[in-house]
Amino acid sequence: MSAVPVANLKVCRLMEPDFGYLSLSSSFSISKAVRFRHRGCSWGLRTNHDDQARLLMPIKVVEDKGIACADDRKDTIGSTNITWHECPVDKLARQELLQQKGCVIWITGLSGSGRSTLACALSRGLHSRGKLTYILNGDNVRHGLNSDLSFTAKDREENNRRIGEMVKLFADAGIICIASLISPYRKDRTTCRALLPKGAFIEVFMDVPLQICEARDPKGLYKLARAGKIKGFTGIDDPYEPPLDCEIVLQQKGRDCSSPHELAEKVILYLEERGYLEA
Ligand SMILES: Nc1ncnc2c1ncn2[C@@H]1O[C@H](COP(=O)(O)OS(=O)(=O)O)[C@@H](OP(=O)(O)O)[C@H]1O
Ligand SMILES: Nc1ncnc2c1ncn2[C@@H]1O[C@H](COP(=O)(O)OP(=O)(O)O)[C@@H](O)[C@H]1O
Repeated sequence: MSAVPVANLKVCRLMEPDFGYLSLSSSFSISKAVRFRHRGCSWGLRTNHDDQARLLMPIKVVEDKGIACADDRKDTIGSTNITWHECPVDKLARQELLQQKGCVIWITGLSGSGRSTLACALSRGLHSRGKLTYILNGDNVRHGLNSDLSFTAKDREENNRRIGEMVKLFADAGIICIASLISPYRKDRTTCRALLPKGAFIEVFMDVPLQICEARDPKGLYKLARAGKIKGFTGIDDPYEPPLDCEIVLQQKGRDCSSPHELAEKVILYLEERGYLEA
């Protein structure tokens, strides 16, 4: 049985929380597909988390003979004949140098829920403990790399995907990367989570009611959205899907309104308890 060369395959990552499956010509052996590696990742049937067999990574492999494949840029790997390069100075070496473990703190929540403020307080708190952090703020990244993206569901997905790839690199660098973006769709957050090693994606939900966010309205965007001057504003006429099972929930309801410093300390305690603040 002859195997199809990797260069002749298209690999698509499916967005549905579906079981992975392979669509191959009859001459292709599945064992070859499961061993297939690309860009340092195993592509093929594998578990979503390294040591858990509960969910198969949603993937599809098809022979590249014009067979229909998800047609937009996010799903298709365009590069072929490329090789992944390793370096002996690896993640462990970098973590040893920094005396911390690379990870991602992914802060999700409505506009005005305090994501950016928390990100900043966290960065300050960790910095003062000698820990290296870097903030990726959705608003900021949209000024540069993601300036071509709008706020349609598809563009938000692409915005999240690109930031997911970036945080993965930062975590691999050994940095505690703080991502602060609305990231309104569960499936997009799940996709980013799947890029990181188990435990290294720490989802923090800013559980703040819309009324509080709207009353804060520091940029006047809710007012514009209510007036119909911004269309598709999250929480007004666009959806926000709260996490169902995230690592940390920070509630600000009624009297339960902690300061940004107090909220940041909760997250830092979480990192401390799980060994992220040591190599
Ligand atoms: N339609 C619409 N909906 C939501 N937000 C909007 C919109 N238009 C502009 N903005 C501004 O964009 C900031 C959110 O960008 P994100 O990259 O975090 O959003 S997303 O994750 O792609 O949904 C958001 O920043 P924050 O207010 O800090 O949340 C807004 O300033
Ligand atoms: N823990 C908090 N308690 C009270 N006000 C807060 C808190 N965190 C943030 N704020 C205020 O809420 C507003 C929105 O915060 P911001 O961090 O810009 O939200 P987001 O990044 O989610 O849009 C700001 O005016 C900020 O000062």
